[in-house]
Amino acid sequence: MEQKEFEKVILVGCQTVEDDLHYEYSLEELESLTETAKGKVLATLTQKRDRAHPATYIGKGKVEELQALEEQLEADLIIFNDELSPSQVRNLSSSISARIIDRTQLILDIFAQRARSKEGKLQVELAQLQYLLPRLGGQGTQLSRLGAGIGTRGPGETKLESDRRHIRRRIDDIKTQLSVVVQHRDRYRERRKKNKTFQIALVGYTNAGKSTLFNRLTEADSYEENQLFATLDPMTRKMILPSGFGALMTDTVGFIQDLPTTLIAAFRSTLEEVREADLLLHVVDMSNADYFQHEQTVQKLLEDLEIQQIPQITVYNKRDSQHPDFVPTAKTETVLISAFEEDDRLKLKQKIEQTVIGLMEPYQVEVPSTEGKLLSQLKNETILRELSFHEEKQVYTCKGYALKDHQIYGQLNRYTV
Ligand SMILES: Nc1nc2c(ncn2[C@@H]2O[C@H](COP(=O)(O)OP(=O)(O)OP(=O)(O)O)[C@@H](O)[C@H]2O)c(=O)[nH]1
Ligand SMILES: [Mg+2]
Repeated sequence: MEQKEFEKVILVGCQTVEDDLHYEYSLEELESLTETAKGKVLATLTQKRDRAHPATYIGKGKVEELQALEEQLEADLIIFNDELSPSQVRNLSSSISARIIDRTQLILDIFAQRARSKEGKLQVELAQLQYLLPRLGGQGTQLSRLGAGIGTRGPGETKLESDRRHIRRRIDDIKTQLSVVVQHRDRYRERRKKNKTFQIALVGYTNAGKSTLFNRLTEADSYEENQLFATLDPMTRKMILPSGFGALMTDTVGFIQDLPTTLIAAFRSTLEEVREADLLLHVVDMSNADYFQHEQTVQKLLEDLEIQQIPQITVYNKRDSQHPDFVPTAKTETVLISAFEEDDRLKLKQKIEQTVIGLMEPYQVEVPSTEGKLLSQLKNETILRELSFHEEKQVYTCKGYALKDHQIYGQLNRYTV
């Protein structure tokens, strides 16, 4: 394994909300994010204020405390729990010598490390450039307000202007490339829609166990790790239900609270795939103390994406280490499992099958034994419940359920009894 130095980090938070618990969880999450980015948290500095200090985020006294702590711990990096304005970064930099980044930059950094598809990579770069543009040279806001007036001109500024032009060009370039990638994907999606394969999407908060389930349900090898945002690009594989019915399952990027706005825009299209799903499996980590908030965050995002009308099963995962305060509250169909347990995965598949049947029409047909292809299609493309052979008539009597808008449903008409 590659040797990687851990950066020494101090976290800084400003509690502006009354809700202590929510604040505490957001700091815990910042710590997990930091670890995911290979940082080691040495200390956390926090301050209660009505609102963040406009010039330095935390008050003057706290900045001094941070300075002392930085020296004492020899920190490499200070990570702030909220997005900092360009001027806050500038002011803080004058008294702090360690590098300063905010929550947004941290998330962008993790996304940059993890994006694998061409589209994912382009989207992350776009988000990074959009974040960077107003912060270039540390005085972006001032410059854009004043224009290139007296006192702002000089060799440095010229360089800055050309950097800006360069970044804007790159942004346009990425947008063009993205539109091509999206067209490709749309065409692929159209094709898949024509084939009318039943589609199931795994959605949920980051680290809920989506990829673990995806791997174990589809026997594929998606990237599964105890790190946040292990998956950034949707992956799709075939899954077989107990009856033999084949569906496509898609693994998606994890959701998170307070996702930076630049990233929401960028990753919306990654979740476009989810729109096409016939069924959503919402995976919730029931071992996490903040599971309820996570569940709400995901529901909210599903609403934003206007896909909350798609049938849903809430899959409470990590039953093996369930949190003592956990109570299932989802209004959808619910199942409690551990992704590691084979019996539980079977229970989940049965639940999925039940739900799929609920979306189907029952059928009863008599198929001549010569129709081998149709018979195997019935097994894979419908949910076949009963199959019996008649010696005299040389037909199979088949009972089951089929999706009305699937091709196979039309083919059954000829044999209906
Ligand atoms: N104890 C326990 N851990 C689990 C279970 N399922 C998954 N995990 C662990 O949870 C961690 C996260 O799993 P992933 O499958 O990567 O989670 P994810 O939802 O895909 O995360 P992102 O891709 O970041 O959104 C891994 O360390 C898994 O081994 C479970 O049933 N029980
Ligand atoms: Mg994943």
